[in-house]
Amino acid sequence: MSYFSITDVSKSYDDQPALHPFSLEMEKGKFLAIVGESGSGKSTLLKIMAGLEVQDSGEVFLESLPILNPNQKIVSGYDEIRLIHQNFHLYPNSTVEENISRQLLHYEKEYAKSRVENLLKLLGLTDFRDRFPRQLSGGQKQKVAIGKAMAVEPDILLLDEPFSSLDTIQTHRLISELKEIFSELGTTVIFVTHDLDDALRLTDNLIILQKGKVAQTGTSQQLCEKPKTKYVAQLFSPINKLPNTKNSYIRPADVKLRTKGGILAHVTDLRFLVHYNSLQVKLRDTELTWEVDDTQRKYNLGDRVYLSWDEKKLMSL
Ligand SMILES: Nc1ncnc2c1ncn2[C@@H]1O[C@H](COP(=O)(O)OP(=O)(O)OP(=O)(O)O)[C@@H](O)[C@H]1O
Repeated sequence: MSYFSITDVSKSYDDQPALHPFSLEMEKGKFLAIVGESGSGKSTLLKIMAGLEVQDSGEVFLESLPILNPNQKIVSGYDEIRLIHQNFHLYPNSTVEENISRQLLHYEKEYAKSRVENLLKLLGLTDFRDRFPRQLSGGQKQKVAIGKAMAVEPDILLLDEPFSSLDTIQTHRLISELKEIFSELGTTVIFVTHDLDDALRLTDNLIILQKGKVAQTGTSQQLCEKPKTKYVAQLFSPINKLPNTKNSYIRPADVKLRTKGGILAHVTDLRFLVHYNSLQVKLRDTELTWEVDDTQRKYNLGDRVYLSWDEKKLMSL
């Protein structure tokens, strides 16, 4: 029996499917990221996993413990599986320390005290313990929300777009800190996000969800090199459609730029990026405009450029 198993779980709202039958088997201590655009069913899935939403079909088990939904259990939810939402849910009139310790009111006093101290230390919140949520930055609030959820030592932590209120630098820093903390505690983590880059900073174990269905499962390399749908391909980079084909595409980085030989195009736009110039090029005799990477920063606006590629790099989507 696997550690956390979800079998054929589905959900519709007003006859509109939000989640098609979804199954997952997960081992203890692993991290998984579920990536999908807005409305793809990510939050619905997490709520069902946590026993906070009534599914239409299917079941969830944490080892041999069936996760019952709110129709089957008087107090919904489980200490073993904690869900953290994008908007933190902190007690506004309680300090950082109180926000965490309120989760442990039914625990033995000495244990609760040491657990709170450990979490404050682990999350780097010791210096902020007496502050109220309004006196904290977005990243600090996020850490308090995580501290609250971790207080009861959950086996599984479900994170629903947890970094949506943070800027990119804060997000990257927090993800790397959390990764260490979760590994140290042996917590099993499922993280949902619309941002592939954030997902990849936490784990290489990915599920791509699209319109309530699994579009593809795999590692970053598998999904990038062999995407099954246009949506999956475009999570990694823009894609360019080949002229006179139905479904052949190439990535900007896989297009070779030459001064002769290949398809003729003209540079219509140029953006200076860290490692290369990103060019928009209009292909001659077609309506197609491609995005290509000029790694040598050789071409300027209006220049002629010839495009070629390795056939092995083409994607059929
Ligand atoms: N309580 C509800 N009643 C009716 N429809 C709902 C309800 N909750 C979600 N939906 C619908 O189900 C679909 C999936 O929503 P869900 O919130 O699971 O997606 P999501 O991927 O988490 O989106 P987001 O990233 O925007 O939070 C959407 O079309 C949404 O409008």
